[in-house]
Amino acid sequence: MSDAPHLSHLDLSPVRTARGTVALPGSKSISNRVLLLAALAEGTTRVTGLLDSDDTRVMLAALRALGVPVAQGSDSSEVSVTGAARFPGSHATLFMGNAGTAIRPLTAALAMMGGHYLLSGVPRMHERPIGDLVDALRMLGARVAYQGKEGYPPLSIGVGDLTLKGPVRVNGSVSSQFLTALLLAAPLATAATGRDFVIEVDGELISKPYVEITLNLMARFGVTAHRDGWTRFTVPASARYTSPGQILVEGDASSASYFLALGAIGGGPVRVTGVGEGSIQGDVAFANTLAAMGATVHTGPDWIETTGVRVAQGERLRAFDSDFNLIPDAAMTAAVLALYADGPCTLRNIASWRVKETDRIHAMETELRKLGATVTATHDSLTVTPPAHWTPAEIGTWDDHRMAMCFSLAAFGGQPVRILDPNCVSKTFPTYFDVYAGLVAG
Ligand SMILES: O=C(O)C1=C[C@@H](OP(=O)(O)O)[C@@H](O)[C@H](O)C1
Ligand SMILES: C=C(OP(=O)(O)O)C(=O)O
Repeated sequence: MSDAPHLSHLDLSPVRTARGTVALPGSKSISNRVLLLAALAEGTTRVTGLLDSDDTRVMLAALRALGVPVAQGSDSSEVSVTGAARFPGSHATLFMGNAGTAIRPLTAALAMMGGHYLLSGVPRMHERPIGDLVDALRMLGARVAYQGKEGYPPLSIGVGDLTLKGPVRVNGSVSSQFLTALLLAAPLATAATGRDFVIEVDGELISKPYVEITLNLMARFGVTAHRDGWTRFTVPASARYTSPGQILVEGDASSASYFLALGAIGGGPVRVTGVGEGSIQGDVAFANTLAAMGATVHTGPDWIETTGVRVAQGERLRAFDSDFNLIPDAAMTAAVLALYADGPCTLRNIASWRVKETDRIHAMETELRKLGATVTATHDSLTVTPPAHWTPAEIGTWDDHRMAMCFSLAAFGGQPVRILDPNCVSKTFPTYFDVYAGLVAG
């Protein structure tokens, strides 16, 4: 989907230092939530700082196909969305690419509205689970059917009858996006039933900070969900979204992780702008991981900066053994940084990696070994022992933007690194390798 010319591979020469400042692209998680909220809110919302990448393009295209007025601003980071409690279109066939933040919330919103919709994606999307969300929507009275394999997209949606009086239950242990989807769509349920919409979470909820993003943004559009810890959420019967008029999307904290890591291994300083002290994204906590590994981190209102060691001169980061459930995306960056640690590093509680863009535990294990690391994996963890001798490697990216981005950090190992299919970064960060090249030096 990217506009960039297709490259079969990108050769990264060994590099020794990293320094500079990066203006981050907008947060994927915030961009797609804000677009949907704006489309469901009375009034026009001017969105600035929007991410322009595959994941937001599929969301924008879907909203347009549903008849939502979306006007492009002066550049691709700005749009104006005119919302209403229902989408104008009652029939649509929607292609969702591989964007979890698009297909899951839209499925919930469309199922609660009722209409005739078909949602599909790339082949990998048809292997990513959605059954827990569909079960919850069916419990509510929505009509959702599988067009292929039970539990997975593609899905068709019909006109249901939202009659449930009690709470909807949803499993939170596979993806937090199912709970997020129900929360974002909740005012449609309250409008249909005239009752409070209560969601109860089964299982141990993963990736909790993403649900915090959801609640925060709902509140910006005028809807407060009451909560009882992480197990019960109530959206009041009166809930209706209203536009805040204008909303600025923060820089992407997951994308920031690669640059902050560069500062930690290439001397630095490397500064990212667009996220800082007041960020609503959980992945800013990756800075704490870097600090624990020995980097120095400074944070301002709108920036984070790292300075660190020089691994190309033989200096080492401190090894870690940590639970990464709260920051599953930035955790991939930590897995590659483990190559430069002073001992084995273990990432725990990352089972969700297996059902993301690829099976990330398997992909990470396979590619880190090519560089000379010793790697062991379990169903929900990964242990990386740094290479005694680095080997030049051709890194497969498994159609996973984060595999491509985090393996750029391997160019500090003293050997050339070839990144296959580098354009897969277009899912969230089409210009990633240009920005990377502007920071590093041999
Ligand atoms: O809600 C979100 O914006 C996201 C939630 C996380 O997924 P899981 O809840 O499936 O871990 C994360 O990995 C994904 O990139 C974005
Ligand atoms: C898991 C990811 O994406 P998605 O929003 O498609 O789940 C990701 O960006 O790392």
